[in-house]
Amino acid sequence: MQKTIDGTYAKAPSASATWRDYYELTKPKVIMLLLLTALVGMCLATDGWVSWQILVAGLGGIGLLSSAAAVINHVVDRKIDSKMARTFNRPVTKGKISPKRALLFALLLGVAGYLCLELWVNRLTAVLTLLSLVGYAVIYTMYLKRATPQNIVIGGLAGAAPPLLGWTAVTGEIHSHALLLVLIVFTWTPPHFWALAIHRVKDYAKAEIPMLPVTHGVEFTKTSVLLYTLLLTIVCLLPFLTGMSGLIYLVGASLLNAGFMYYAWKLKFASNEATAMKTFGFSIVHLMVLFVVLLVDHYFKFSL
Ligand code: HEM
Ligand SMILES: CC(C)=CCC/C(C)=C/CC/C(C)=C/COP(=O)(O)OP(=O)(O)O
Repeated sequence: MQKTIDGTYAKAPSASATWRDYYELTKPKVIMLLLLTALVGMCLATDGWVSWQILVAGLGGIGLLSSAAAVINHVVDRKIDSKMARTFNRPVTKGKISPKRALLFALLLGVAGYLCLELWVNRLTAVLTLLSLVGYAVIYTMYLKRATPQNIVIGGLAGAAPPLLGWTAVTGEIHSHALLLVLIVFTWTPPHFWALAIHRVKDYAKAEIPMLPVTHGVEFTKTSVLLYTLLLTIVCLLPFLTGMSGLIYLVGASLLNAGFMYYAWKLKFASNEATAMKTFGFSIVHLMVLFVVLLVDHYFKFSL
């Protein structure tokens, strides 16, 4: 890779796009985890089984609209992505897919997703999912990301919405237990992202994005990661304290939070080169396993 005079990475001769490039635009791994949280929202909304129609159309619609949001993010961010080593190789940034084609792709995904939810699920879920798309693709990406180091705290609400979207897909109503699941993902997002941002602080500074470690320094960000992880540990007790989840959840969540606190503590007080990325990696395992444990607890708590 070669750097150009304005600090961006040089474009390779633009090869033609493959389906893999379009797939990459949808941020598939992130969407998979989002869909897991939506699935858990669906399952916890009822004591019975979720109908196949709601499961398929609900997850399909939420997945398509989230993917559309991710594609728009690639188009809007193509200039800043070209300045960062982690992102310079993305299909729109590299010129493999033109912004126009990518936006058309996003439109197709978005319309298909909205119709899925509107026709086969319910209007509340369709509207809330569309609002989440606007929250991420417009409010976070176009405005907050460039405006304030609190960008990911506020913008995190869009990424935290899927458990609620799953819940409303099944019941057509907003329930306080669903909001509790949203609160968990919302509190998890800052330590998830800031751990990565600490590792990538130079990239973000070069791209002039006001992420917390750029504006307030790495030490302040490490303290923020530790405090948010502590807050997450407390928030994760709420499903048990409110009677939404049982002992399986309490034990699983406590172990996971002990692991996250270990990494956050190490990051603040005994970190080496690798600690920030290990903390980031653990955050993903933490959320994934936490939601699986919520599910296991839901189906087995009655037989205990
Ligand atoms: C505003 C909120 C969020 C921000 C700013 C954020 C930021 C990021 C960034 C910058 C990456 C690195 C991607 C890369 O390596 O190219 C990442 C990875 C990831 N994020 Fe987040 N994230 C947010 C919310 C979420 C949510 C809500 C979920 C799921 C529930 C999630 C799941 C993941 C996963 C699974 C990865 C790993 C992707 C991979 O390895 O390709 N993130 N996140
Ligand atoms: C409809 C709905 C639920 C929408 C939510 C969509 C969504 C994909 C949320 C995930 C958040 C995320 C990956 C943020 C990173 O963006 P970034 O631009 O900071 O990271 P990047 O530099 O890797 O692009």
